[in-house]
Amino acid sequence: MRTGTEFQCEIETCALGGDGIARVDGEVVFLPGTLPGEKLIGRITAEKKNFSRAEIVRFGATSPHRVEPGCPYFGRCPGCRYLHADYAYETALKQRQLLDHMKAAGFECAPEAVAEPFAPKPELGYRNKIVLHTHKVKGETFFGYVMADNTTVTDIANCPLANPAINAELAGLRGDKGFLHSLHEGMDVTFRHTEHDGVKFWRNAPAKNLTWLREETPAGTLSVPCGSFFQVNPAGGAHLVKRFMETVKRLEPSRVIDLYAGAGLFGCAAAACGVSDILAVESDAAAAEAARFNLARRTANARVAAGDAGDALKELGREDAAHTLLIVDPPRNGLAFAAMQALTRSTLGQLVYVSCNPATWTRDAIRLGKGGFRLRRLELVNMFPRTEHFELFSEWVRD
Ligand SMILES: C[S@@+](CC[C@H](N)C(=O)[O-])C[C@H]1O[C@@H](n2cnc3c(N)ncnc32)[C@H](O)[C@@H]1O
Repeated sequence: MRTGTEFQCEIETCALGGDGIARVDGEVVFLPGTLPGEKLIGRITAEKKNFSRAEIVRFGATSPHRVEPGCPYFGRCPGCRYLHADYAYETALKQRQLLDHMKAAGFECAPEAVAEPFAPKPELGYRNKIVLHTHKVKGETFFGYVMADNTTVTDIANCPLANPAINAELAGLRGDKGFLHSLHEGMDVTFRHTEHDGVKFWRNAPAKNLTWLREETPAGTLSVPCGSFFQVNPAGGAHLVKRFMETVKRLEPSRVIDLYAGAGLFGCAAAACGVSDILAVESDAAAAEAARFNLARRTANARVAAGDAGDALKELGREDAAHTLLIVDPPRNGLAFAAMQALTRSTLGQLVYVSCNPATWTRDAIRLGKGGFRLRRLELVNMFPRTEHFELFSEWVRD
């Protein structure tokens, strides 16, 4: 269909990413801001080879799950994709997307392996970290998020996802002439919040003398460098830790290997369950140093390698396999091919794979299946409510 064409449709489903999908004269059309079952008039905004994009002209019938977005930036800001749906429905949509994606990719597992999704609360005000960007246009300073057009920076007075203490700090800074004057073109300002430390913020990179933050977790208090990774949703992160502790208690491993360890969150969870022999591998030197500190306070038998998780996997000898539980929590690109090869060639038989990307997780799941691993349990954790993203906690065994 040509750009500008108006059409009538009913939304069939909601794709990964949050756009509604309709079929018009056999053609797939993506409509942001719509929900399954909604009837509407749309207008084509972009034509692609196999699909089109469209915008809403007007609704005929709306979903009973539709709610007021409650944010003036919704639709323009790429962060939130589900502020127009109730939270329980958003979580159910994400579970459907996951299962559809697994099926389309050809990954099969026993239906009883798929658990009910977990929706941490609160669904707003949960983010302990936000990054705002500075853009100067004709002497005017814009300080906020980069919008969906990837060009405009819109002033953000209040982000509904951010911890309220971050929003309060931001409101104060907006009235501070000295702070506003210090913002240069292209400058990023990061805000982080912990219950222990309150709000800290820094321009571009954290200052070297900024002390480690203290994060409260079900595995106890952890020290985390300001610039290093930590779970952004405390309730969601706590759920992952509790799940991992349950797994450790059930399997009773004598050794836990925590790859992509950050500041040692899962290694510390294993230590809290009584495991003393722990190896953690992390490529960010500052996070690895914190993991060393956090683990040393819990067990005398922990080793932390500041390096590549794939290299660590290659070094695992056969003697490491028995009674060892491996946990991997890679970034969005999932396990590197070499790391996956080393894992499937190893004799390791117990694996927890935590992922923030269903696409790379599914790709890796297929490879794990070919390598003799069976999915024992898969749980979607709606770690990033109102956005397109979610987390997966999966447990694997070799029979
Ligand atoms: C999703 S985070 C998980 C961190 C930790 N498990 C947690 O929950 O706090 C992924 C971590 O992997 C680290 N990382 C990225 N690539 C890596 C690699 N090739 N080898 C080891 N660590 C890596 C990142 O620095 C980051 O700390």
